[in-house]
Amino acid sequence: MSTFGPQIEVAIARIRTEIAHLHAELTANNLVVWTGGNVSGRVPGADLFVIKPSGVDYADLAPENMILCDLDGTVIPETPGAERAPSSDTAAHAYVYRNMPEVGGVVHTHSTYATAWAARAEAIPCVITAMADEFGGDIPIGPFAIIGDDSIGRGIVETLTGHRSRAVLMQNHGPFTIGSTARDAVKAAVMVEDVARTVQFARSGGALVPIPQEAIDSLYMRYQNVYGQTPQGELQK
Ligand SMILES: O=C(CO)[C@@H](O)[C@H](O)COP(=O)(O)O
Repeated sequence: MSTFGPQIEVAIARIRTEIAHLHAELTANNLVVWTGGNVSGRVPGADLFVIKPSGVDYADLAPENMILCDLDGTVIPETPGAERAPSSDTAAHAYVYRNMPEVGGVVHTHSTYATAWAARAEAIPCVITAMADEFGGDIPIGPFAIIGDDSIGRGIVETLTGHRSRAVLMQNHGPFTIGSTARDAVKAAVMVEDVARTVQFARSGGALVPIPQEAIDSLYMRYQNVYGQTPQGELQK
């Protein structure tokens, strides 16, 4: 049994519980079918993250079968869950954690509307205030990338570095979201599907009306700094 010292072991246990429970948000919000999609979370204070096992039913996900990995995406042997293969997107998540130190959580789904925009390789234009609030502008398209190595991770990092959006629509694949925590990344996954659906619906009824850049900037700053109870959302760089 691996040991990282008492403080890190406590952090690992907390992230295992958080990541197992956050997967329930993907099903509750209808963002995934069957075993598709995944959530991961960085372990604070260590070069480690926790991710789900590949192809396991959501109902069976539990803290003890979440998988602990280093930032190269290698499973830490002799830890709970290590006997199973980790998510097929582990290398992608690992690449994001290595290259975006401000990121504490990564989420991937094939949610219907966001994936439909990805299938058209079309960025979602910022035409509703909820998008300006949450994403600070358009939601960009990332490159087509093969599943299984770090190609997807490279596409996510290239697209989102220096971008306000915490969501990228990987071409022909679907949304990947990042956050300061795993919960924050799950929130972005819920929000990207919501705005993808609304903007799709709006366009079916007529021409979309863009929001002026000055108004987008103002909405984003208000939501990120004033909305709610504490500052939230924007990644601290
Ligand atoms: O996008 C893909 C494969 O197309 C994967 O992300 C699956 O949606 C979930 O795979 P596991 O996390 O269960 O390996």
